[in-house]
Amino acid sequence: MLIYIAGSGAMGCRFGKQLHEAGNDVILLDKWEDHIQAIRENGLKVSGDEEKVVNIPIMRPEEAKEQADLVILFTKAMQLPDMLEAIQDVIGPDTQVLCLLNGLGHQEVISKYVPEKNIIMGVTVWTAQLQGPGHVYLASTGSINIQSLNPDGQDKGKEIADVLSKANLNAIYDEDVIPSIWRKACVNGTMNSNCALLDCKIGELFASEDGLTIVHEIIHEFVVVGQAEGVALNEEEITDYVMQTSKSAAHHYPSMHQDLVQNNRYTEIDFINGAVSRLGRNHDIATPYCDLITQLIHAKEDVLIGKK
Ligand SMILES: NC(=O)C1=CN([C@@H]2O[C@H](COP(=O)(O)OP(=O)(O)OC[C@H]3O[C@@H](n4cnc5c(N)ncnc54)[C@H](OP(=O)(O)O)[C@@H]3O)[C@@H](O)[C@H]2O)C=CC1
Ligand SMILES: CC(C)(CO)C(=O)C(=O)O
Repeated sequence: MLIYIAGSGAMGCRFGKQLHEAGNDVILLDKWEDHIQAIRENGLKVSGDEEKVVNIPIMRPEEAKEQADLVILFTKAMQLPDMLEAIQDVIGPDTQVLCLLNGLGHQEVISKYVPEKNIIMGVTVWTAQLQGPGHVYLASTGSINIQSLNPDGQDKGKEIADVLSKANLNAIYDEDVIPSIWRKACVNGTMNSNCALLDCKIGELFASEDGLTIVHEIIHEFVVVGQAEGVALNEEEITDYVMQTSKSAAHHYPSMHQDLVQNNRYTEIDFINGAVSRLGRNHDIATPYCDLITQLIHAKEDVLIGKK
């Protein structure tokens, strides 16, 4: 199967490596010149659970020309439209396009470039971290839930789940993936933004009484807005999931902390808390916590990165 990984940062490298090792023709796509050069010259360096070098092709998105069987989207959310624009040549009438980005609202963006029957939405709890250009750190295990957006795509969606599982990525075909996407967005909406603002680890946020109050208010806003969008969300179940995740990830700085505080990079806030604020406005639902947190993250982007 010819698979392009559209956005080959940390997660793209993980998925690309595992699918390549399972015997697929995998091509990584990315715009970061130093990363492309490092992988071309030295291969993809992997550390963590295993130490190895994997020789895997990589190119700039606009250099990809052959129509793919599968494209896996793994950009940061704000890079998604540019990536989809750049890879139009590889998206043929039967190319399946799988989105595993964190956050909300990506299906509307993808629908502008891909027929709905070929769009597969998903969510993953695999993790990965770039150590530098051409070097990815991969540890522990994970899983993926995916579902075709349109019932006509269901057989293809199940085939793709099978391809991912053969690469040990533990994919299941989920008959209702949208609540799982919201649940993960809620984990990110409580932990990522607050830890980036407070410059703390997840365990430190949850050990603070006021921190915990903010977490519960955010969960409530996600649930009420999600329900207004027609997504079946249960506040108690989501709260349990967030609390459990906060325990298993207590010693971690979330990825938004790594992006903004550690590396001074723009964040996905508009697709997490910012998305809930936007959708809340459409339904006349007040979302004061998500509104303020989104503004504070943008202000911190201004302070640390400079005026956009
Ligand atoms: N990392 C994780 O553990 C998880 C991430 N996700 C989600 O997956 C998606 C992709 O995330 P992830 O793989 O972590 O993203 P990364 O930050 O590792 O990479 C995303 C893109 O950013 C650019 N980039 C990254 N680092 C640099 C750098 N130092 N200098 C210049 N450019 C750089 C590259 O794109 P370009 O050069 O084109 O700008 C790259 O394709 C996101 O939606 C994320 O929320 C989901 C689950 C877990
Ligand atoms: C660690 C975790 C689960 C918490 O937000 C995460 O998803 C991230 O860092 O992006």
